[in-house]
Amino acid sequence: MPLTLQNNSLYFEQASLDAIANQFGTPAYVYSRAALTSAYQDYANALGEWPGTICYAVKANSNIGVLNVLARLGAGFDIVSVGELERVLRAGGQPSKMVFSGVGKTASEMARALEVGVGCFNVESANELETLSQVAGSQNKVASISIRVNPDVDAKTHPYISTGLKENKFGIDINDAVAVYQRASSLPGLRIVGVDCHIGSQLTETQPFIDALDRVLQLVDKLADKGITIHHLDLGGGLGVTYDQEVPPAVSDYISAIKAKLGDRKLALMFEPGRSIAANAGVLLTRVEYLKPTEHKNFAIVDAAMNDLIRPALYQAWQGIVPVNPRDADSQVWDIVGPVCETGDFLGKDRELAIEQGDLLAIKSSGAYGFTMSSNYNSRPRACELMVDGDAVHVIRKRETIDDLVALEAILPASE
Ligand SMILES: Cc1ncc(COP(=O)(O)O)c(C=O)c1O
Ligand SMILES: N[C@@H](CCCC[NH3+])C(=O)O
Repeated sequence: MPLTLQNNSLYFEQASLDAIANQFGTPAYVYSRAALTSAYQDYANALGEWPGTICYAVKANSNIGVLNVLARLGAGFDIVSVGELERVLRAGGQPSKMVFSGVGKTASEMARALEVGVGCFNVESANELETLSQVAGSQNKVASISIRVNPDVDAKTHPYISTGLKENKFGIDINDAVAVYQRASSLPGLRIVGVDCHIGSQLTETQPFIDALDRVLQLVDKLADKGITIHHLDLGGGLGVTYDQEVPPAVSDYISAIKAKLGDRKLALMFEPGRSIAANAGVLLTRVEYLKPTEHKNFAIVDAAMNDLIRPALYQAWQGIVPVNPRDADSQVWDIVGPVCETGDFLGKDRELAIEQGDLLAIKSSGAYGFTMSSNYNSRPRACELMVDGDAVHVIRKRETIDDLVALEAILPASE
């Protein structure tokens, strides 16, 4: 059955989710090519003729099937490790459209990125600058760089996913940035091309982005006074999605506000959206294993757990949970919990649902920071990942087996 997009949230046709669960088992991540495409196109259309690149943040969902869909649309990619770099290459992404972010790039990661021709390094410390210069020198290459500045702006989001405050580890204090740029311009093997700034994730207001941009533009002017020319601004990712009642700005409004602020300045624009492209393009399908009503609480124990989707446990994040085949019966309040041996193993609390043992549930908005943050905790094999493309369903990652779980491990030889 085809998929439909409604109100910025993805609703899979119930019949198709039912069939998918029966065919492929649960837990299963199910993504929609149509939804990914539409979310990416929102950005590409909003950027329009303005020079720049939409660099999808690979960390949100790094499945190479997902990356390939975006690469075919012309996306660039924001990577934070050589693992992400290799995934993008295998998915057919262009190295020149990659930006390499992250506070801890190793020399060998830099070397590989230079070897393949990554478009820009977003440098996050003065130390890193020196290492990059040495690595580039040793390869007779020139690394294009932006300095990631920390503008000390409150993104008004969860403290664990706020990155643009002084107390966060990310970027270089914007007040120190001129000196670091001057150092960069004196080092061999580096070419200054941009300024980078990413203030946090799941932002639901435009103003913090604009406040950060204000500070970045002041920096661009100060750099111009010192003879340092900036060609592009990388404004990071961070635009939020609707999980519950939040109403984040539309992509087109957000980008229009940025263009308006830039006015006549001839600066190319890069964006690094992750969540706003992938989150609402996916659901996590899970089946109710057992119902355990108690005097204090009703627990619905499902076959997905915090190892599959850690956002509720880690950030107290709320994601919609809906029955795939709604029942015409009285609802009760349930905590939806997994089989993992942790009290924090919950996917949703206090959800009013009419459910029975064996029912199929869909956890909405799971396309971003779902599978990528999953683990094998409690020796649970990871879920499969499926992509719906029109009427077809493709397995884009097989369900792990117990053999996969133990494949990398070894026991000691017998000692005499
Ligand atoms: C440097 C950088 N760029 C892009 C992103 C993607 O953010 P989001 O998924 O909120 O768009 C992140 C994550 O917060 C990030 O740290
Ligand atoms: N993992 C976070 C977002 C972190 C963004 C990465 N800097 C989440 O699920 O909301």
